[in-house]
Amino acid sequence: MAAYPHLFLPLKVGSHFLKNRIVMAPVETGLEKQDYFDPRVVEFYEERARGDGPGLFILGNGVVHETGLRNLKDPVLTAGLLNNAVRLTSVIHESGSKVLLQLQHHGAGADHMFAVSASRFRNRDTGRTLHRAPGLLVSHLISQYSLFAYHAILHGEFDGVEIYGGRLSLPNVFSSRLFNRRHDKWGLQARTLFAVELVRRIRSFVGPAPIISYRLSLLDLHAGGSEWHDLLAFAQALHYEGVNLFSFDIGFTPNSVPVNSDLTPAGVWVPFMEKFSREIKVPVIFGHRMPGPDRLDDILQNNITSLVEIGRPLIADARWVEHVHTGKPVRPCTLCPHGCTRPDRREGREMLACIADPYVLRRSHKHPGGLDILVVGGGPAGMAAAREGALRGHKITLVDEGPELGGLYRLCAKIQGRSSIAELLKVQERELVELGVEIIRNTRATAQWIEDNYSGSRILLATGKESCMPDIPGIDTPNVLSLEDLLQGRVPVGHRVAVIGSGNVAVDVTRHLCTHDLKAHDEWCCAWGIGDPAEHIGGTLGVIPHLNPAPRKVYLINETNETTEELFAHERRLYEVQWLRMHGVNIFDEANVEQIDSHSVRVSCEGEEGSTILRVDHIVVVGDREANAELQNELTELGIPFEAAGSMKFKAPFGTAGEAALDGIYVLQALEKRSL
Ligand SMILES: Cc1cc2nc3c(=O)[nH]c(=O)nc-3n(C[C@H](O)[C@H](O)[C@H](O)COP(=O)(O)O)c2cc1C
Ligand code: SF4
Repeated sequence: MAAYPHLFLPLKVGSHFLKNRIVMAPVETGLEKQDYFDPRVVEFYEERARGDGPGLFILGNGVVHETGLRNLKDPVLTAGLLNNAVRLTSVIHESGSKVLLQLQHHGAGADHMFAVSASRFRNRDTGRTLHRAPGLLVSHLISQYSLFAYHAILHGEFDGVEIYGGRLSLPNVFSSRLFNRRHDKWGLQARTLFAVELVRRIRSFVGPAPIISYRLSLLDLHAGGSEWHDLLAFAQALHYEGVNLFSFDIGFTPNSVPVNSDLTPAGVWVPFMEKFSREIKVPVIFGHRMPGPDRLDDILQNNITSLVEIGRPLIADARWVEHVHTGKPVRPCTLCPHGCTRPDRREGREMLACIADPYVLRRSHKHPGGLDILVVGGGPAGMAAAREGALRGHKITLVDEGPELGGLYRLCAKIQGRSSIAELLKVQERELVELGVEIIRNTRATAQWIEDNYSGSRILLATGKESCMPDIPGIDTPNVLSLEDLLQGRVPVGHRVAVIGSGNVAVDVTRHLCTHDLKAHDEWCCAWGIGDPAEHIGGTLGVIPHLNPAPRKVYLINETNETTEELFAHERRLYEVQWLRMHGVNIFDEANVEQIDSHSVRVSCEGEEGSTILRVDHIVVVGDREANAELQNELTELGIPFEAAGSMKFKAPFGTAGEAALDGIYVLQALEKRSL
């Protein structure tokens, strides 16, 4: 019997047959800014659609009006733009899949001077005060939605549209009692009128056949958010007006609860969604941090949902559906906080980039190949350069001093919640072998070794960075550990630990040191104050009951002049800091470490008198790193030309693995050009 039979059953939605139960979630690529249907976007979807692809695609972020742009540099849909959509919709249709265009108005999430909301209010995340949308504009916006739905279906050949109604979007704020304080017809007496009218108008424009999906805010995750009965009545009204598919978003803002992060157990939202689908007899799409294919198949078999939506896993592995269907290993998404979900890239300033597939959206140009290239260092940059070189037909040798590839990135797999990194490296290493890359392990390349064995080869160095200790009195004390010491488990770490460092890596390490099993669903929901799905759906935040104590007492000493909260507010990952506090971590911000002794650290903080002595068993320093430049210097001395790639070139102590990998690819291409 085929693997996962329920995932691959067809389904009828409205008048359309979907070939399987898998939906590719809307993911804006960042290229929309230049051309919504850029050839690279077409290629991105073609790669995912061909053969065994998802039965349904939803294309993200089709903004219907200037007031609804997230920022003013992004494009607004136009009729002309939608005529060009046929390039994209036809490649999806050729593979037998269907495609919807998501119609968006970012509403109170928009960050520019023309942004509007249901009522005037200040968005604390963006600091922006939103104008109240005048009645005439509200009617105009409804016309714009309907017009673009019509164009998308008639000229762009989409099979339907999805109205985005999540996370502070205009339909979301209009339907919310927190944000809609209007006294006109769109106001308090009929908060849902905006969305209902929108659906009614679109259905009347496009006729009965196309799919109209509505992305509901299932849980607002905010005190005063929609209650369960509000949501049901709203969904029923939308269905009555012509919605024939529902999908979900969760939370007003990504700041307070880790909706999709690795802190969120896979499948945690399913019980909330199940409660919804038991009441509403319309096909529903469940997404967000979904579990693996085994559980997905069970969820479908038990009629908990009609369709499952996959986002990041389909970015990480374009052939995710085929690999699941044929039982081949999937290239996993590692849920990295610094990849595709980075706020700067989500705001359209950068193209989609992914550590699992660093070259996503940047497809290789054809190249005759033929070079002999030695890549030194098997971290993300070296592996990506080797893969790219082999794909372009070069003979690649990759040498690494360790028994396994991955460098510091492999060590990160030991951090709580990051174990999928090891899985990813395994898949990537197998890909290198399949591409014919010769891998030499346990060999520290010296300039002499290179001259003796690879004198005719082009050399690409990706030797990364290593820890270096800051200049603090007592730093030589034996109980001071580097990141490598900690993650390689060189020393059993005691019960009281101070972490010196700031930013993501320091927070990750701190979290790792107070690892706590958050897998149990109830405990998780309780921890974040979300409430019991059986009771109600509107969550109340801020009530955070005491959790089991963390296995050790951890102090985080942040030596920068920004507080940890400020650093993470920019990242929109305040929940990470909240998580640390929930686990009893004491954070010292704007701190200065004055002295380290064998069992204590003396810390003083900006603006505070005196210093604090922390009794600790170990001190972990994650602050400074410097390029591993020994080989670089030797090669320079011998006059052997080379190109350096990856984190060894980065100014910041830590780059992201994705940035390093991308740099590896760019340097490989530069080296190739110079060799022509
Ligand atoms: C790069 C990126 C872009 C996204 N763009 C959109 C979008 O335009 N519209 C939308 O409704 N959701 C968007 N999302 C959210 C996804 O549709 C999906 O809900 C989320 O990634 C969680 O699903 P996953 O755990 O399967 O990735 C985006 C997510 C990512 C990672
Ligand atoms: S960038 Fe990271 S989170 Fe995004 S798809 Fe790739 S591996 Fe997953």
